[in-house]
Amino acid sequence: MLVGTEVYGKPGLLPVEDSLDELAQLARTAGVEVVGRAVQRLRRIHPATYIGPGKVEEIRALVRAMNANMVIFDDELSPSQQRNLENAFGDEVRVLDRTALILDIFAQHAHTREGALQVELAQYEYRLPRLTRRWQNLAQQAGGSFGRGGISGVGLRGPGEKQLEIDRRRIKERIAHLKRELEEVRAHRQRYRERRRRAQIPVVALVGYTNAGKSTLLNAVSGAHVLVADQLFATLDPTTRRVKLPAGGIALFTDTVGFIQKLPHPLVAAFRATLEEINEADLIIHVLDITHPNARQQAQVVIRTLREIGVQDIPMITALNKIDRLPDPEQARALAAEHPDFVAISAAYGIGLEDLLRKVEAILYQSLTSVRVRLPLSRGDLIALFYEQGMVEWEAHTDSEVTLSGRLPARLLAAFRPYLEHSEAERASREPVR
Ligand SMILES: Nc1nc2c(ncn2[C@@H]2O[C@H](COP(=O)(O)OP(=O)(O)OP(=O)(O)O)[C@@H](O)[C@H]2O)c(=O)[nH]1
Ligand SMILES: [Mg+2]
Repeated sequence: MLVGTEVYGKPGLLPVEDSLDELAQLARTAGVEVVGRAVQRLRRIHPATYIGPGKVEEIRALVRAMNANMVIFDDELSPSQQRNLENAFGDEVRVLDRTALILDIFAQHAHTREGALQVELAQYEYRLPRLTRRWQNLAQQAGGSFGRGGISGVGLRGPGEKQLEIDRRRIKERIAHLKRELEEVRAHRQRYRERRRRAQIPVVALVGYTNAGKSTLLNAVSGAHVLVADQLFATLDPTTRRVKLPAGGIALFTDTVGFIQKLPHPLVAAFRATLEEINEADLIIHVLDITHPNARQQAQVVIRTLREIGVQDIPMITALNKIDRLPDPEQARALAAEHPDFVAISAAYGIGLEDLLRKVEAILYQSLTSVRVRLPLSRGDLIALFYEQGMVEWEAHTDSEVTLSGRLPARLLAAFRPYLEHSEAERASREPVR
């Protein structure tokens, strides 16, 4: 049973019905069968139960009638709202929100150690304030997926207050432990990235709304075999593949976790490190499902999320995907022609990919970006590189460092990024050399 709301005067990004469609798709991905939905248009949010008391009654009746054992809210519920609603709906009914649902999907789809650690951390942080006597013991909770298990009828009375305290303490310990482990994993990955940066192969990040076709595109251009599925958040762990560009250049393409509207905060926090890697890309390909009825809003969410994780001054190409589905593909081509950074493609049918890769190559290899970097003298390698492959327009020395101002090919940007003078970061002006 799904519940969506709309507060008068405060419209969400999507109409409530469209947001519920998305929630239904999330539920399906998590393995939950949706038997009904309810919508309430509210003048204000009720502090105790989020929705109004009349609606609580109505949903309680519906849940009974349809024999549902779960009510999923599209909006984030506070721990006490969740508790009050569970009390109102009765013992056999679990109340969840969008956040819990996405957390569950993430838990099912995380395969790398870092991914799994990040999800577990987010899950515990979400649960800590929500521990109540109704909730089962930790072992059962840690199993995560309600999609598979569901609640059991016995033992619902659960542990007493004392047990609750023990559980809380254990969760806190576990959270501290997970944070330490994550730091280790990240330090390791950081070293790996350093190596990659020294190899000077440019990095292209595929970003976009979940289900836009990022993994399909990665597979199409690299021959990789990343899981493609008509599911939300099929990909959680970043995959990187080497791609040959038409004129002989190479680039590393990285597939990343998709974005979604109302992305739960604990998840943004947990995945911040992964997301922030987008910052180190030399180029971003924004994959957009141009056939989705909410394509415009989805693009907005992506742009906004990129801004939130601090992405700026990275060149971006927008790939209008799935044009094979349009009744008139010319429509997409016309749209793409309007803007130099748009390309119309079909990742699934290999349409427009050559065009896309040519654009990628042009930006990475044939255009220069204005930068100003402060390099310690110990980085003689980078100083030499700037002189050899870039154009130095201005320089200044001190005893310990050199400041260089000039233009660099985009594929070298990542190597210099740690030394960029951000305060003066000139807007990435991409002028062709030839
Ligand atoms: N018709 C059509 N379907 C496509 C195209 N590209 C991707 N799809 C389908 O769209 C769905 C999602 O594709 P994915 O590549 O898994 O999307 P994603 O962006 O990686 O999604 P997440 O990893 O879940 O965020 C799959 O069912 C694909 O088969 C396309 O060009 N045309
Ligand atoms: Mg994917």
